[in-house]
Amino acid sequence: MTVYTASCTAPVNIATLKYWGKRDKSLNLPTNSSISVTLSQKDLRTLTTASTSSEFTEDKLWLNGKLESLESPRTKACLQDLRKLRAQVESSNAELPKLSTYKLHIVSENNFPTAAGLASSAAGFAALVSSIAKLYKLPEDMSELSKIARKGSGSACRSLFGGFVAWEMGELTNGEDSKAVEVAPLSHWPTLKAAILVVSDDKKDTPSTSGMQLTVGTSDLFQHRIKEVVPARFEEMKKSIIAKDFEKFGELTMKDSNSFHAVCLDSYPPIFYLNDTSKKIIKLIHKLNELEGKIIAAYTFDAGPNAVIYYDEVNESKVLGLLHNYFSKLGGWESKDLTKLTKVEIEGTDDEIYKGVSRIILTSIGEGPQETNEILTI
Ligand SMILES: Nc1ncnc2c1ncn2[C@@H]1O[C@H](COP(=O)(O)OP(=O)(O)OP(=O)(O)O)[C@@H](O)[C@H]1O
Ligand SMILES: C[C@@](O)(CCOP(=O)(O)OP(=O)(O)O)CC(=O)O
Repeated sequence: MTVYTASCTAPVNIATLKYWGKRDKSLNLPTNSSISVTLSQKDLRTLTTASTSSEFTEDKLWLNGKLESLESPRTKACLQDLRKLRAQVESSNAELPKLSTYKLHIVSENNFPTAAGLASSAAGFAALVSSIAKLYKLPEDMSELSKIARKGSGSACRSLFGGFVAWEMGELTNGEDSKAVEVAPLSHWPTLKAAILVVSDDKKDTPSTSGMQLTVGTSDLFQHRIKEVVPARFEEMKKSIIAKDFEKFGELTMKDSNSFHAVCLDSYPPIFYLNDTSKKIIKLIHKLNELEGKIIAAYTFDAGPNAVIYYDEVNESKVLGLLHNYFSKLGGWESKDLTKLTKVEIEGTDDEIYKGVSRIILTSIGEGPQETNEILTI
């Protein structure tokens, strides 16, 4: 039997201007535009192999070795759109095999915890769409493919690009203008780094989708956020990225994380994603910036207590010097030359803060999806 196969890896992205709120739940159309940084696939990535054959009898997905249901309307929507694009390619060349009519087998592995607020759905759907697009030999228009990934999970659309990415919310009801675009490639600011403090890798408390629906339906503050705060911040943040102005970029990033968690708290009943350890980390970063007299590190938190701290390589000795001082007992420091760090002490910090964190992932800005010869089999 002939089996056609393609594999791709895709990255995680962590928003610096948060997507929170949907105007259309089934198409994942957001109430505001957002911006993110794509992280390096050396540390966090999804690898997906897509295969198809006229003899496969069912669409199937194996995630981390386990057969998963493909019944979710989100995954179905992605497969349907990809098949439609393949059918267009086939209609212009009668010699091509009719892959659009065959069933698919998809095997995928995340090298980090699934559904723990580490954006597994983003890397997961970006890898699913990229690998099937390769298999189907679709035109490489990443913004076009981002609209398909968006239907899988909103934030996934941003994982189709490397570097700095914007998701333009769009206006149309069919979502055709709600897509990801590149703000700047990795090469524009390759010295941007990220330290992830994994506060918890449990499955999260309130899933993003239901959390968003609750916020949209009950928070008054949310209206102010989407009408006034985010539109202005979207333009300012893009400018700060183009100018490689870390101080501005960092300030906007921290403010937007706080604004997102504020609308969560303003939901009724309230949603709490930050825990005491998250709050201690927030204070630590503000105190570091105060000590330095300028912003050299910026925190951001998604729908969970894990902290992502962005900084520029020029300040690595101080930022990691601070983190190593308080979190040296955790795994994750192996890649760093510790003699290059400057010990930074913040008065009044709980010496046992490390007990609330399970590990640290030291990573950096990275590339978008990549085709690979690595093949996953079941
Ligand atoms: N490699 C993958 N391939 C296909 N689907 C995946 C993959 N990885 C994760 N998913 C889907 O994403 C779901 C997890 O998404 P969820 O939004 O709950 O968590 P998260 O992405 O880690 O958190 P967040 O997006 O809020 O940061 C999984 O249950 C699965 O359906
Ligand atoms: C807080 C966030 O991480 C929310 C991400 O939400 P998802 O993209 O996971 O939600 P769905 O569209 O329902 O799948 C902010 C962000 O990534 O912009």
